[in-house]
Amino acid sequence: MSDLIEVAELSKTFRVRRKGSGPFRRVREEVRAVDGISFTVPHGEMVGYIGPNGAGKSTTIKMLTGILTPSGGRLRVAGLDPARERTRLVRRIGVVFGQRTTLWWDLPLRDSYGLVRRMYRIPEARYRANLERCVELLDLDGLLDVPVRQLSLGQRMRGDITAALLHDPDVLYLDEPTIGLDVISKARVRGFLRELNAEQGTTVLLTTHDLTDIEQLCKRVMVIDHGGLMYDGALAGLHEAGESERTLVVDLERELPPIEGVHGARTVRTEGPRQWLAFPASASAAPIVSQIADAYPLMDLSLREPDIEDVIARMYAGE
Ligand SMILES: Nc1ncnc2c1ncn2[C@@H]1O[C@H](COP(=O)(O)OP(=O)(O)OP(=O)(O)O)[C@@H](O)[C@H]1O
Repeated sequence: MSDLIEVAELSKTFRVRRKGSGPFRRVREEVRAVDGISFTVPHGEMVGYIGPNGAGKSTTIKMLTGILTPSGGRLRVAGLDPARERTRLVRRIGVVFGQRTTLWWDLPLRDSYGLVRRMYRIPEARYRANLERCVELLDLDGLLDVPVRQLSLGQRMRGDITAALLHDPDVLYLDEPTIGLDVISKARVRGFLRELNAEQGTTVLLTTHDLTDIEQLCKRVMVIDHGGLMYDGALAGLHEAGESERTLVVDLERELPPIEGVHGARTVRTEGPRQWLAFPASASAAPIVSQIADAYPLMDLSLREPDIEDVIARMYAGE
């Protein structure tokens, strides 16, 4: 079976007019929002799509959903050309935007879902089964008769996710699905997505600034910046790409000057008898520990693994 999403040399250029100085007060400029990216996503994969603000994430998603027409390259979702075959495509995809709702503000959830059912012509039995499953797993019981505007952000988000899934899409695009949610709501949404993917095989493309979403949901991550793909691979491999570091936290018997002369590590912080030594994530901690133990009065130690946020910051800094 071919891949569900196929993207080759995809680009999108916006022509914008900006205020200039001098005699030509308005200058025309081209913004290459997406600049020749290629990737494929097989059926059933959960992929994180991350990058800093303005990197080109939303523009990519808009092209994948057929809202924007690409300036160049090739694009297929479920074998369809999104911009040309948008009406057929909407039956195959679900979209959730964390920042705005696709539900009707003044209607109770139940009525919104009824409208979705009619719009997509979802057979009654399938609609009921899907709604029941979402209500149970997303804990929406008791909320179906509440108007959307009265729901909390977390409840509304769960309501939006349900609306996007009633027609059994092959692929779900999630744009910041946990933004602004409290810890419990985040955990519930993540748990639900994991289950959806495992049980229904729904392919998920997830855009987020919350890297815990990625860590908990996606084995594969794509990093975009300035319209180009900087990284596409296993989450674990990001650490190497960002040359990440582990940190050894060392408690000495007493306060001492920064530890020196340890081969392969450097002291990055001291606070009383506690010192922090950084070393490459690919290296073993054992020789570093034994060097310190030989030369210093060691009381205790612990090891901190690199933080993915750190890793990505390093990738951006290293451009
Ligand atoms: N309709 C538009 N007209 C002109 N420029 C645009 C338009 N949409 C996006 N851009 C520009 O294209 C670039 C990529 O924007 P995009 O919204 O895809 O980034 P993003 O990665 O989604 O950012 P964020 O995380 O802030 O949502 C930015 O420089 C943005 O200003």
